[in-house]
Amino acid sequence: MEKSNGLRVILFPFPLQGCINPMIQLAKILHSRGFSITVIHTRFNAPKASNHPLFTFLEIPDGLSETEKITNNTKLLITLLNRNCESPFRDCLTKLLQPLDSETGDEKQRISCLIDDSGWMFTDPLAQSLKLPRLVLNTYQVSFFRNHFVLPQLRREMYLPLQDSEQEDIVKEFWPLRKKDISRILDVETELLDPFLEKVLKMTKASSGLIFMSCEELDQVSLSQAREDFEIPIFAIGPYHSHFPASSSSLSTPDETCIPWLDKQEDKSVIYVSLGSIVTISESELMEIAWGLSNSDQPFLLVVRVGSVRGTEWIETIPEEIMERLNEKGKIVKWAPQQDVLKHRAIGGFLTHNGWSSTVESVCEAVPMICLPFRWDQWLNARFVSDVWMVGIHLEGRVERNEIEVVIRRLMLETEGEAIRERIQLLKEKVGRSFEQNGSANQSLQNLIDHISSL
Ligand SMILES: Cc1cn([C@H]2C[C@H](O)[C@@H](COP(=O)(O)OP(=O)(O)O[C@H]3O[C@H](CO)[C@@H](O)[C@H](O)[C@H]3O)O2)c(=O)[nH]c1=O
Ligand SMILES: C[C@@H](CO)CCNc1ncnc2nc[nH]c12
Repeated sequence: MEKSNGLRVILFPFPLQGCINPMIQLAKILHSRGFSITVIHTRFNAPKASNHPLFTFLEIPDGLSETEKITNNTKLLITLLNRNCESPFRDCLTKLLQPLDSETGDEKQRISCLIDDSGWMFTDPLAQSLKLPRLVLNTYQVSFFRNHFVLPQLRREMYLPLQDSEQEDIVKEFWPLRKKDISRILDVETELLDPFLEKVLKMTKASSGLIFMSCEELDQVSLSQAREDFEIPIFAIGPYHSHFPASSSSLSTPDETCIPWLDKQEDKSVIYVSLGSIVTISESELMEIAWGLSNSDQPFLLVVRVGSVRGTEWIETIPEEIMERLNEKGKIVKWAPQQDVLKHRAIGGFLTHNGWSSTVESVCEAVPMICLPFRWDQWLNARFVSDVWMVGIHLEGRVERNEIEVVIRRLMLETEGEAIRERIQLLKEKVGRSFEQNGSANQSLQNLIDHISSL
């Protein structure tokens, strides 16, 4: 670690697992380059301060009721958090910016900027009024962030429901999405976000910089387009997953028995299944996945988060005799040490919802994917995996036991799977080179450090 450069950065993650991990990774990266770190966070989904003894954590109240905390409606959660957190955040930030320590009277370290999530919608005017530069961290694939501002317009213009003949058409405003993907993204829930998008776009353009956990190797076209659209410095510092693992910011405790279980399996034989931290499924979808896995006859490691199967606590609705069958070949856990799992020699495939972190973690470990996206940017990540990089097979929403069984066999046992495995190995190597001395992610990170230091 480099010694302190005398500068402090304030980070304000959005309290969803998929947003906390990248922000904490960014904190670790900046800290390794000499910055002091203060993390302001909500009480809801608070990161574990004890895992990061070198950072300062400040908690603000978020006003969420117990029922709001467990809502499945992420958009509603986003709306509520943005409404409730504005004033506590303002108080916290204002106090931090006072030049003298209120207790000791000592002069405080200079604060160079605020870096917060693109999902916060009140931070830009606040930072401006306090004359504090603000940078935005976005945790999607660059393509999704750049293009998702067109969603309200597509909602107005697209004639839903779609004709069968146009389902597969590529949407030119939102390559490589197909019309059927757009119709899935444009559900009633996302309509709630339409009014916010213009605001997010405007506030991003007004910011001092935009940071992505992606790199030229993964999304070059959108990156250059974004540089034109936003006219602010853009930093694509790469998926830093192998360098600064996200496990320390896990909101749940990983079941470490996964690893000794994997040790007993053959090389590249196990299919790992996880749908991330937000997606919920129905009981019948769980059964289809379980049967599909069991019928494929491949060993499997399945994550079922507590509360993720609607209408039940965990997996108690799976009948006893089926559980016995599942236990012969597989293991079901509530939360996995995902990065260690993906790294394990026994893993041969990842059936994923294609959250951005899961997608890049899989790429970084060269694990081919089966794509089962459910919401928002997952549809785009899945298209990149299946259609652009060609490192996985898309289930096209078919949560059916036969489909799942067949796809697992195609990926794990057939020549189609071998070709996919070769391609993802090449993609992994390409992304890896991005972190070398002259690599794009490495240079972008250096630019970010210089930029923050000059603010
Ligand atoms: C279920 C499970 C998850 N994880 C870790 C792996 C990933 O680093 C992280 C999950 O992040 P993601 O894969 O991005 O997925 P998720 O939590 O759904 O993320 C949300 O936020 C992401 C970033 O904005 C979006 O790309 C997703 O669409 C959105 O759903 O949690 C584990 O380590 N163990 C687990 O068992
Ligand atoms: C108003 C939008 C603009 O990009 C941010 C909300 N952020 C999000 N909205 C929906 N799902 C998400 N999963 C992770 N973050 C998410």
